[in-house]
Amino acid sequence: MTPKIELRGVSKRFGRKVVLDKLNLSIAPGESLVVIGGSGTGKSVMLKCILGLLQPDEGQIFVDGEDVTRLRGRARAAHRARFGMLFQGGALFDSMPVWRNITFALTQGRRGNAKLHALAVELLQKVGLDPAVADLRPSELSGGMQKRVALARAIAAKPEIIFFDEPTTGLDPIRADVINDLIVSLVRDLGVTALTITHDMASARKIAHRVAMLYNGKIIWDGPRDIIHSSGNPYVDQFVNGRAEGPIKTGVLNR
Ligand SMILES: Nc1ncnc2c1ncn2[C@@H]1O[C@H](COP(=O)(O)OP(=O)(O)OP(=O)(O)O)[C@@H](O)[C@H]1O
Repeated sequence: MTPKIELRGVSKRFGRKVVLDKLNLSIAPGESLVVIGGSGTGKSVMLKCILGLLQPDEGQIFVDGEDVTRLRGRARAAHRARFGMLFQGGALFDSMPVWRNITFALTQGRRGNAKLHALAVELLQKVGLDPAVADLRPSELSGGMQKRVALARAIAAKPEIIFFDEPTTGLDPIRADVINDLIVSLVRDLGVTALTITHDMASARKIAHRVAMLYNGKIIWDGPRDIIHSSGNPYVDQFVNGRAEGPIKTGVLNR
């Protein structure tokens, strides 16, 4: 089967710092992959390379078998439109109400404001927020609520692939689980392919089919989520159990 997303030998440096080092990764259609790894190991850089926001120095990236590594202009815009993104921090516009933030990318269509407002309310309910939130400004919301609004925006255009960059960070455990359930249902019911970066192992266990660990610019282990706690890999073991002692040194984490 052609992978939905495939990275072959992708490298990315900033100055002399090698962030991704001939990285290989493949995600099947309809699969939910969680990528784990220490802070600063290049997880966000990897997402940005797939989206075409950063250009790899070496290697190739394929989506549905098509080489998307060096797209330009309209082809690149069309490529990006296939992805929904939930970035860390949310990046909502405070100059507009929540409903407009959620439907911002859809406003090129011919739908009127009433329809867009109704769609925003429906999406807010999916992410566990009250319809009244639609008419507030992002600055009037808590950090966790802002995150859920950003998630509603990420799914508004019904993308085939969604990237979640730390979707549960900053949420209490119950609200985090609302987001976990939503990711599970996007994958199971809508056939979305999901790539999630998280440090939240409870979330990884719930949402992932497969977990991959990024370390020193490479995927050093990947396997089904059920064996993450018995991987036999000392790096994975240290990470998932949150131990200070082990082969991963803090200096390396922050390289
Ligand atoms: N545009 C850039 N210019 C220079 N260096 C960058 C740039 N983007 C990322 N980096 C560096 O690349 C490394 C990896 O960053 P990245 O944001 O991908 O880490 P991460 O694994 O997502 O970390 P975290 O878990 O803390 O979010 C970091 O050392 C960062 O400083």
